[in-house]
Amino acid sequence: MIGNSRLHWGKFQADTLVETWDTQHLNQSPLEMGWSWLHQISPVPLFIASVVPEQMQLWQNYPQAEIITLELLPLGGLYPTFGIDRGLAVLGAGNQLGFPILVIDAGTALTLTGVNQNRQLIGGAILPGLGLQFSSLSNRTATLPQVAFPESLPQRWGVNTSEAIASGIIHSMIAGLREFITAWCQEFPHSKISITGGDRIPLMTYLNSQYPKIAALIVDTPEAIFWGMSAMVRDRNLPSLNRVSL
Ligand SMILES: Nc1ncnc2c1ncn2[C@@H]1O[C@H](COP(=O)(O)OP(=O)(O)OP(=O)(O)O)[C@@H](O)[C@H]1O
Ligand SMILES: CC(C)(CO)[C@@H](O)C(=O)NCCC(=O)O
Ligand SMILES: [K+]
Repeated sequence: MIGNSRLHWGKFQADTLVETWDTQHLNQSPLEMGWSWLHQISPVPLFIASVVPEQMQLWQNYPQAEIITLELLPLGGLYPTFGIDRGLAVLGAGNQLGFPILVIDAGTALTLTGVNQNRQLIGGAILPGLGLQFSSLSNRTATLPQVAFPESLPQRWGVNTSEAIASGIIHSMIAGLREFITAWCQEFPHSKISITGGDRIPLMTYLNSQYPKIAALIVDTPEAIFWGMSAMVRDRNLPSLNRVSL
């Protein structure tokens, strides 16, 4: 999975996900980097989904790379610019936990994505992720410093700049999530809710402290996107999968 901050890898043996890891974005194509050995030694199928077109371009000539596109997802009601990472995560988490489902992806951008029992997209929301909120404040103001994520929920009323920044971002983030989750549960009372993405652990720590009942509804699904890939690959008709062509 090519995300906005980095690449997320999953290794499958048959249908089983055996290992996951993350690497930086590439600045050359894998062939230029001498990665043809990877294919020669082990010509395993490589499935790629991307929300970063330039990064996808680099894989254009990689043998056996197959692109996962929106049309291949067994979900209804998707709009043309819908993010493939959101689709895979909601498919994977739904397959594992059941539909309806609401997925929170705490990545560079934080997304909420809700799908009903008929696997139709109800809709969602996109906002700057935790890391991006912190970095944009420090990058776009003269004096605000870069603040690291606090280990525990910051006090609401900060008494220095770092505390005030952490409070503002984190308390409004979790209050907002609570609102979205509550609204979703009113419409889909028996829905599963899951969380994935690089910032899910600090986010769950904060939610647990402030809103334990809400936090208790949320299942940790760090591998949701890979479950989605495997569900899609398992169900796919081979000929319908697009070979890489950009
Ligand atoms: N080693 C790491 N490198 C980069 N980000 C990390 C790392 N560990 C945790 N993170 C956190 O992960 C967040 C990014 O999440 P993730 O990696 O899921 O995003 P992404 O690559 O943009 O994926 P997506 O585009 O699918 O959201 C950052 O805000 C950062 O705080
Ligand atoms: C929102 C992100 C950046 C989250 O990774 C990605 O899913 C994306 O680029 N989506 C396209 C816009 C949309 O999903 O409506
Ligand atoms: K973008």
